[in-house]
Amino acid sequence: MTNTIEVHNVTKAFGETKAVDDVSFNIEKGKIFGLLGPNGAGKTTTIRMINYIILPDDGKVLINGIKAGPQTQKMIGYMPEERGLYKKMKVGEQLLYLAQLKGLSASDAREKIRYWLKRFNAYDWHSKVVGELSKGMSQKIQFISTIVHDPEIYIFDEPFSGLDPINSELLKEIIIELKEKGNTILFSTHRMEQVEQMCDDICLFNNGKVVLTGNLRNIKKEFGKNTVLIEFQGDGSFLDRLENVRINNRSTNFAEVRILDGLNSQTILKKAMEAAEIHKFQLVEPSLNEIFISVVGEDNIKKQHEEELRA
Ligand SMILES: Nc1ncnc2c1ncn2[C@@H]1O[C@H](COP(=O)(O)OP(=O)(O)OP(=O)(O)O)[C@@H](O)[C@H]1O
Repeated sequence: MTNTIEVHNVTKAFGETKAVDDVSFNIEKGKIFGLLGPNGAGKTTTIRMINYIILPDDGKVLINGIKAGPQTQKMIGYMPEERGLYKKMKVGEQLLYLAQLKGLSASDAREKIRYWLKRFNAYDWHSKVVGELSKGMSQKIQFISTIVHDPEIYIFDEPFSGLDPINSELLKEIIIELKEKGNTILFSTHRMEQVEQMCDDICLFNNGKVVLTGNLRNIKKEFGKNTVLIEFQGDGSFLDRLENVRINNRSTNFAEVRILDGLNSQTILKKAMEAAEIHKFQLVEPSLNEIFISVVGEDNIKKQHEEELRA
């Protein structure tokens, strides 16, 4: 297996804040890799180090085996979290300018820009001034400017933020197409459903550290079938009386119930049947959302406990 990106024991502090603390993970060639974690967990700082925007205090980043530097920047199409388009320029002019900066000839650039603007249903915006675009519209233009030169590695920091469901779907489709062409993709997000649908591998950050990393399917398997999906009609108050569970995604006639220590799913079924008409009762692997909440939650409890012991 070839690794396109390798992050080895990377650490970065800003004053007293250890933004990234001894982080290591590998991204295999041709995979979609999701970087997850709560706000302030260290995702953007890590992405910036991979892109050689900031340097690690310790550790190293390798891109195709080469230490991150000006040379590796050229291999990567990078969409930063802070979007940076020139507000006064027209969309077409701007894309042409950025594509040429990345080494495309004017005619290649024009052809690719035309293709991508059409793909994003944005062809009409060619002569619009960037400053007049909505947030989602400029997000699409920024995305085009990131991918227009066909790099082999793509890094998108929060690519779905600000996009409506239709455009999110379109972006998802395009990212999957980039992977199918053999490219490697890293993106950060808070949107668990996107990760579940797209990623081969993930890395979950919390407090600057990696708390979970690996193949998404394997991670879910390891967590086991410990979650019950219940669809019911009638009185849902039986859910409040269940012990040793955590209830996620509860609504009038649906609940996702995570079984904690010792409880048997049959006990839940019995209590549910006594109270309501059951339309569906299914034991499943936990959703990524559930994994996120439990791993981050437990890690934070552990950290709090360690801090209390130190105090
Ligand atoms: N330039 C900086 N100067 C000082 N502190 C910084 C700087 N950049 C990041 N930090 C701090 O480092 C920590 C990690 O921030 P980072 O932006 O990497 O998190 P994140 O996981 O990307 O968060 P979010 O999901 O909110 O984008 C935070 O505590 C943040 O305040």
